[in-house]
Amino acid sequence: MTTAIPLRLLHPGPSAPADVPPLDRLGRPLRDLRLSVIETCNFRCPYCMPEDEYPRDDIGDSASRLSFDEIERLVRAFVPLGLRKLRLTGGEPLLRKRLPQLVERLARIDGIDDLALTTNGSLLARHARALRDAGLRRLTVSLDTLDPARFAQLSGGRGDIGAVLDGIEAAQAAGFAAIKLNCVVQRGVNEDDVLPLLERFRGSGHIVRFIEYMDVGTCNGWRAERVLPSRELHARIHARWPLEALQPGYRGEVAERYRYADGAGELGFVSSVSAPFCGDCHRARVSADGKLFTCLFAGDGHDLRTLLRTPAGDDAALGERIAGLWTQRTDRYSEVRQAQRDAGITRHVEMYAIGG
Ligand SMILES: Nc1nc2c(ncn2[C@@H]2O[C@H](COP(=O)(O)OP(=O)(O)OP(=O)(O)O)[C@@H](O)[C@H]2O)c(=O)[nH]1
Ligand SMILES: C[S@@+](CC[C@H](N)C(=O)[O-])C[C@H]1O[C@@H](n2cnc3c(N)ncnc32)[C@H](O)[C@@H]1O
Ligand code: SF4
Ligand code: SF4
Repeated sequence: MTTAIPLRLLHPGPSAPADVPPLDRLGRPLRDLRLSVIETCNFRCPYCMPEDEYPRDDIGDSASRLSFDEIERLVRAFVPLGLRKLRLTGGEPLLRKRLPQLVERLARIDGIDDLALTTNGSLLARHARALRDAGLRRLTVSLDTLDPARFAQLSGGRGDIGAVLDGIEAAQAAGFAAIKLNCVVQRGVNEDDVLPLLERFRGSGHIVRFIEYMDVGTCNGWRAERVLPSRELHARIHARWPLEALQPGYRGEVAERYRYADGAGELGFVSSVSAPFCGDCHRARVSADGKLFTCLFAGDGHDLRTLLRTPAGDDAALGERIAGLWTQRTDRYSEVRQAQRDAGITRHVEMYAIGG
């Protein structure tokens, strides 16, 4: 275990001592890294990677991806900067070959208190045990509906709900508890899947979370009318099963937590459109090809791979580069969404490239 990170009110600036974790320009520390291990996916969810934009399967280039050595080195360089929480994502992370070997290496890194993975669940039945044995402790599975036809539609004609449910069961059997089940809700698309999803998982110990549909990337055809605000969804659920608010598990938690008043467990809402949480955003993202993104809606990433592949590039230089980029960070897209859209600023990294 590591000691707590000193929280400072002002960002340290370029002359700050190297052992003080950096704060960005809005005073936010770097606590959480979402690392994409692969940019390809076996689904084509219309809100992320629409089939008509990505009809081919071979969009990836494995030579451009960071190797396991490079990923481990990168994560180790983040730890002295304050990183405590690491989430592996994609594309679909379970498409990355030998992923359990990477998990094993990352799980050993001193300072990482929380190692999690987000998956579409389609390949989970095959990999859950090996991931668990490798040291993965937390799992999030994306699940937008239980209806087979709608599931097929929402995965771009590629997914099978049965495989995902089998994956969740296999994960549970392998020892994963309190699996998070993330559902992106779109008005007029899957809003009537919300109650059946809750019905199915109430009392299971797993935690269903409803995510507001976001204008990520450049090609999902986002429309504000499709967003179903969490407060409206909360009211619908509360009318069926009364809910009680829970305290956040930690500062800057993405989801607002609730429990069923009847004791059937927990659920959550991620209200990134109707109630942005940029003020406490401690999240950095790295794409599979080693670019650092300081926001889910950033237009450009910052290359770290060159440094990782330059023989002279040492770990101190890597840490300095990341710290330098973090101290310049001013991102708060969700708080300024409308102004940005009105100004025609719509160039955002694609969600499948940095994983949510
Ligand atoms: N706008 C915005 N949305 C985010 C951000 N982080 C997560 N989300 C959205 O919230 C969803 C759920 O995020 P998760 O990665 O499951 O959340 P988490 O806080 O890491 O999960 P736990 O640690 O398990 O609570 C993502 O798929 C995104 O859609 C963020 O920094 N900004
Ligand atoms: C990009 S995926 C990557 C990991 C994996 N392929 C999966 O689907 O779980 C991570 C998360 O982003 C969410 N996501 C993708 N597009 C989104 C959007 N437009 N709005 C909100 N969440 C979105 C997905 O539902 C998923 O839970
Ligand atoms: S990366 Fe995840 S959300 Fe995006 S298309 Fe693939 S499964 Fe769907
Ligand atoms: S919009 Fe950007 S700054 Fe705001 S919470 Fe999301 S990732 Fe963080």
